[in-house]
This record gives sequence, structure tokens and C-alpha cells, in this order.
Amino acid sequence: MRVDIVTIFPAFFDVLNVSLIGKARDRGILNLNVHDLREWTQDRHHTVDDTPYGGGAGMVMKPEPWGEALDSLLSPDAVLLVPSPAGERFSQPLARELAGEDHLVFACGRYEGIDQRVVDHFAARGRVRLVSLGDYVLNGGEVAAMAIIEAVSRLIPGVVGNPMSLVEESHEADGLLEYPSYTKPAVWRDLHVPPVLLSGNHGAIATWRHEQSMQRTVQNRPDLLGE
Ligand SMILES: Nc1cc(-c2ccc3ccn(Cc4ccccc4)c3c2)n[nH]1
Repeated sequence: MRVDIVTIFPAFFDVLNVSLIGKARDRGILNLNVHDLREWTQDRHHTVDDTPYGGGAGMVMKPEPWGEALDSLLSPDAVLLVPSPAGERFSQPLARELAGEDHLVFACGRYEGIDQRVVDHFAARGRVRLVSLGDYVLNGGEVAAMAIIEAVSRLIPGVVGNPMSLVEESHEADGLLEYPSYTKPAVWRDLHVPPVLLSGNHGAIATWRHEQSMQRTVQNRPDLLGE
């Protein structure tokens, strides 16, 4: 998979050189490229924003630099992802859908967002998805892009060592939250690991884990049960 990220804060994505994503890049599984939007400005001040038509607080990102940048980066089969508070809610199903794509391009806005004509122009020529990370307000699209990249890339074969670890996760197999996990020592600060986990009885362990998942889901995310 090729991933292109356009941002006015390219250094923000330096973290993608470490951990599993860094290794996937080194192994050529992930072709990830970060671009500074200001490369596509024409003025000496590298201007990317201006005042909003219709008035209002803040600044809006100018369409011209975005048009030039996306013209040069988008391929016919690319999906343009635009993090936005007004977007569709990002989810594990959407992560799985995007993991099947060959080319993702992220347009990370700042200020009050990107001139709407940029989305309109490219939506008329290809696939564009406005994506929200959740019902809270960020200062720009970079954090959302990072979360989406991590959620998507870990679903790509070869990125995560043990594919089985992807199956039992929250929001995956049965739509329930993940059960609690424990490791050595068996006793820590007088707290014991649930005995069933030490029993070697795999049927009882599976039952206990499902019950824990159900309890957690009822307690923390009843919406996942349609309640
Ligand atoms: N889930 C989610 C996504 C965002 C997001 C994404 C991209 C941008 C670009 C500029 N801003 C700042 C902004 C705040 C409020 C209203 C308009 C713009 C962004 C916020 N916030 N929350």
C-alpha cells in the first residue's frame, strides 16, 4: 500500500519511522510519504490560509496549494481521506475497508479547515471520504490521520507479526469489547490472576473471557449491544 500525507506540519509524522509501521516501511510493505503543503505554494511567504468569505473567526486554508498538491499526488485508484469534524465516524469496518485499498492520500487541514471547493473538485474526479475520529474537536487533521494510518496499516498482512492477535480484538470478531489480560507474576501487590486462567482448562477460559467481554460491553459500551 502507498500512503501519501499532505500537511503543514510534516515533522508531526516522524513517529511513523518507529515501531511496527517503521518496520513495515523498511520491509517495503508500506510505502509511506509525508509532504509539506507549502511545497505547492507560489508566493514568497508560502501562504496557505486566508480570511473566510462571509466573515467569522479564524482562517481557512486556500484551495490553490491543495489543488496543486493533490493533482500531483492522487492516482486514479486513490482514496482521498480528509479528516474533518464533519466527517463520517471512523470505525473498525472502515479501517478494514481501507486496508484493502492500494493508495490512500491524506489531506490534513488546519485553521478552520480547507476551502470546500477542494473536496468538491476532487469528489467529482475520484473517491473522497471526510472522516471524523469522534465527537470531540482537534486542532487539525494530523492526529486523526495518524490514528487512521495505524488502524489501517496493522490490518495489512505482514505488518503485525502474529495475525491471530488481530482476531480477538475489541470491535472485531463478535463486536464485544476485549476481555482483560494478565501476565506473570501470578500475584502482584496482593492481587491474584483469576484462577481459571491458570487452570489449563481452555473451555472454561474461553467461557470466562466471553463473560468478561460481555460484562465490559454492558458496562462501558451498551450501544454496541443495540441498547
Ligand atoms: N474528529 C475530529 C476531527 C477534527 C479535525 C480534523 C481536521 C481539522 C482541520 C482543522 N481542524 C480544526 C477545526 C475545529 C473545529 C471546526 C473546524 C476545524 C480540524 C479538526 N476534529 N475532531
